[in-house]
Amino acid sequence: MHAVVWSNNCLTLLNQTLLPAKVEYIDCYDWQRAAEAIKRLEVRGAPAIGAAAAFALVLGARAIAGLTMPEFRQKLADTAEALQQTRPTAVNLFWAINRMMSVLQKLPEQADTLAAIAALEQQALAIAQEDKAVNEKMAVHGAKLFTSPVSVLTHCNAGALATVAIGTALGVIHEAWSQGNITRVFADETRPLLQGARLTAWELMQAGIPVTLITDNMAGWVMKNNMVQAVIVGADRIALNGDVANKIGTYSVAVLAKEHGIPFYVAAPTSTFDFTIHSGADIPIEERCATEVTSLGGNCVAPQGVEVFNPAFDVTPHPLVTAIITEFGILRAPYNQAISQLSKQCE
Ligand SMILES: CSC[C@H]1O[C@H](OP(=O)(O)O)[C@H](O)[C@@H]1O
Repeated sequence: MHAVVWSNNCLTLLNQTLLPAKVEYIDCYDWQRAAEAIKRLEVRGAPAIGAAAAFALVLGARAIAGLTMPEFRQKLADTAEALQQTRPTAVNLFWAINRMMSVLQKLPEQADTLAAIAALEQQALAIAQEDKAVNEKMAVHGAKLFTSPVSVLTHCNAGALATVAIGTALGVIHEAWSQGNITRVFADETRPLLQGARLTAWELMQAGIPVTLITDNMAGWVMKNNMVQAVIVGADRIALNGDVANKIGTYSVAVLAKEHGIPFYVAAPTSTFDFTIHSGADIPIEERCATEVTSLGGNCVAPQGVEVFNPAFDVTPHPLVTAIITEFGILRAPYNQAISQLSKQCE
């Protein structure tokens, strides 16, 4: 089961809005359909939407092969801009698009559109392949944090459905479970879109990893009763000081973990770090439509016309973050220094 697949010039996306009831795929033959899928969270998760946007640009490039190179460059820049408007918080989207567009700058002067399309496709495939390798490295590094059998809590979905391969936080869980050091996962349902209930619980059951589903407001009581000994989550954007943007509700979990003396781990590849912003105050927080809160499975759960605040993410201040797991290893405070060093490793 893969969230994002490129084959025969078609971007195939597992439609995550239908899970777990239905396993259906969307075949995208143009960039516009891929953009819609990102907006609708048919494909979601920071690394997954980065990869999807990269292949969407390949689709866009293939559609304009007949233009002159100057027209091709301009039209593709317009497509890149449109893709950047789909979702504002996960920096992987922008990282992937920028990496794709940098291909055009490196083309030889005499390159034609066919050469450009081939180079773009290679770059998108490289982004996807690297995410697979990065997931595996993070899993190995992260598992070292678990040296005896524990239960962990996770929030939202940072698994195979959020990436190109095994996941970030769930990749670490898979590895630590295989070593006998994570014995159960408590998955927050993660209102309003229930990525935890619909996706994480589904992924872990598919993998045979014991999972207990809880509502978000149970996390504190689960910690109070020592039912979990650690928290591990993914991320959508990490600032230079270590502030972490992730699914709404993550901040609350981090505060609860601090209160209960439980380590709060974040698993994120370097493509989720924004080396251009100093703190979480600079991270744009996506706000989504009211119906995501006022309805559940198509049923109205709030009075018609009620005012709604629906931020899709929040920011966990770095003092609440015990460690950040990357493909280069484990980062610990002081994060400014650790992340500055990380940025050098990425160069
Ligand atoms: C491995 S990144 C997963 C990250 O993305 C999710 O957000 P969304 O489902 O809205 O794309 C959530 O914040 C996860 O932690």
